[in-house]
Amino acid sequence: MLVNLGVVEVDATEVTSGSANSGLSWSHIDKTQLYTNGFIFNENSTKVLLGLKKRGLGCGFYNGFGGKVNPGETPADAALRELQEEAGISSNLAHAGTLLFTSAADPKLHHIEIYRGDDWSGEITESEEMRPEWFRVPSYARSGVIPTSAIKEWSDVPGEDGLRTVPFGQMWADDRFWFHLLVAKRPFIGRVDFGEPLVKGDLNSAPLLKWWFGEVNGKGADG
Ligand SMILES: Nc1[nH]c(=O)nc2c1ncn2[C@H]1C[C@H](O)[C@@H](COP(=O)(O)OP(=O)(O)OP(=O)(O)O)O1
Repeated sequence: MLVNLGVVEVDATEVTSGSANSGLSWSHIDKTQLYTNGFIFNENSTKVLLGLKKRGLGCGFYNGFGGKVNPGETPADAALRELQEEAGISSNLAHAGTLLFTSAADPKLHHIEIYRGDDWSGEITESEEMRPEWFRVPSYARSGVIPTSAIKEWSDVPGEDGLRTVPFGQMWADDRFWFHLLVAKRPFIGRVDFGEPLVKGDLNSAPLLKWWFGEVNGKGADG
């Protein structure tokens, strides 16, 4: 199906969508900032490396490693640079998905290109910005099925391996909608508009106003 995400029309199959108010349209934006976000998996995607963000926007949230794309860089270059700067490692990153994100507190479009790596070299190292930590990928995420209630129930329970499962309660609120697609290497695209923060000045408390996430039709994650 063709879907209009406000700034782009995409051919994708809906995975999830919703709106705080059924009449709501995508918020208008006229500036775009390009970002990357990179997630490292072990063999078989049973574990994922996330970082606890120690400062700035998203402080206190777990996330992939990433940041702004500098002038003259491709998103793939930036994803690798940020992984090296924030976690001390390199990886053969493959493009996995695209996330468009707006926030009432910051009227520009955050366009995030998302990458995954299935290997890494170097020593995983804490940086000024991120504290890296491995999490167990829940089996339902590997199967590509996403029962949202299960995510809420299971997200913070440690497994037999001593690892916590992916902590959706401590991540950006939309990540639970697309994470299983990242795990299953199913290319995805989506948009989320966040409202005014519930706690003044704390962007982490902003509620989801409207979202749409889908699987891109007809193209593999690596091609
Ligand atoms: N997984 C994610 N889900 C989400 O909804 N928004 C995310 C996200 N990861 C990052 N963002 C948003 C937060 C912020 O607006 C923007 C970039 O956040 P980052 O922490 O990646 O970059 P920084 O602002 O630290 O950039 P640098 O200073 O270049 O490192 O994208």
